[in-house]
Amino acid sequence: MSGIAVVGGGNWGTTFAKVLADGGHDVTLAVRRAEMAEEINDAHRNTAYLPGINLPDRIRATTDLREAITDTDYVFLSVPAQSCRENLEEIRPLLSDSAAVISLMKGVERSTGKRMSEVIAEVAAIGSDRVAVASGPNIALEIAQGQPTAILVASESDDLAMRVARIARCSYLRSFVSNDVIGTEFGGVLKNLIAIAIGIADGVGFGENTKASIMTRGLAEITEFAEALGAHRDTMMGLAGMGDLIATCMSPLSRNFTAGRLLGQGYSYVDVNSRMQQTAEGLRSVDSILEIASEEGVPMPIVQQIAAVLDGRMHPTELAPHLATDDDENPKGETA
Ligand SMILES: NC(=O)C1=CN([C@@H]2O[C@H](COP(=O)(O)OP(=O)(O)OC[C@H]3O[C@@H](n4cnc5c(N)ncnc54)[C@H](O)[C@@H]3O)[C@@H](O)[C@H]2O)C=CC1
Ligand SMILES: O=C(CO)COP(=O)(O)O
Repeated sequence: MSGIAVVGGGNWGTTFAKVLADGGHDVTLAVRRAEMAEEINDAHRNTAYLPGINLPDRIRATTDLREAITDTDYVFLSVPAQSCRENLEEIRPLLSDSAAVISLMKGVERSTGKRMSEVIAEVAAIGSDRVAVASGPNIALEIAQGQPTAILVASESDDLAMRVARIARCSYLRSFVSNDVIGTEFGGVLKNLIAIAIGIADGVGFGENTKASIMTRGLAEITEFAEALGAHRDTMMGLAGMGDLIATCMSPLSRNFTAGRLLGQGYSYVDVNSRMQQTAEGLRSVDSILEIASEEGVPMPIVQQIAAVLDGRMHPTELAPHLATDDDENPKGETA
């Protein structure tokens, strides 16, 4: 048995399939639309998501999940987090007894607050030794263009993390390994929220001081949250935390930043949703993260203000979460 499948032919799924193929592997890419499969197989392009990018011949697209998953060792999942469960329900009966499932997603499930690796283990009914996650500063289009970057692969199984990292690398993507699954996943989920705040600040017309202070306080806020949930601090200071925070907050290609900018420009949440053609996971994660934070007693002033802007309780120009403190005489969390 051998083989690698990527499920989800959007921005990241297609780019990740390219990384795997450029690393010397044959990859089956499971997509939903027949015309997309045809374009990928015949013209080696996915113009809807990666305009101007030539895809390697080693990627074969199919709309048939059975063809993609059967007898496959590694199944990489790159669909919107809210559709992870339904996709997995279709995948589960097709999985071989030893296949590993690797999440490329950066969201939590709204209805349960679960991380994607938890949803995978539950729905696919597989042990944590067959589940991995991969996350880092990975703006898809830049990687598809061959611009160099790195990613963190995490699994409770060192062996699986190493195997996935060896597969998921090529001349422009270096993979590092970790066993901090919680930190690697929450890094990706939480940086999206800070990127929305930076987008709001940008849309309003605030300059670099505002954005730098929100990013810095944002890193402290999401690190405290992630640590309370069991993440290692080092992970949050590394590629999957600070690295991804910087990439997402600074890139105009980021969908979360873009969604925030539209909010800052005065569009309502409903308008922003209808304008976004692609997945901005942060918009769907805000409520779940605040719920978990409240259960854990972790203060999240930035995320709270994003929620207030999203539901119209706060005007974007009032966004100044880094100024919010319960006790102005004793601001917590700063040494300077
Ligand atoms: N685009 C990027 O730069 C990166 C994205 N990610 C993460 O990867 C995941 C996927 O993101 P993208 O590929 O960028 O999203 P996208 O919006 O570009 O594509 C999503 C894909 O999932 C498919 N899909 C399957 N089932 C679906 C359903 N029930 N509803 C809607 N779509 C469904 C769509 O057809 C589409 O091909 C997200 O969790 C995102 O945070 C992670 C790293 C980088
Ligand atoms: O996760 C990403 C970069 O690492 C992509 O960010 P967006 O989903 O905001 O585009």
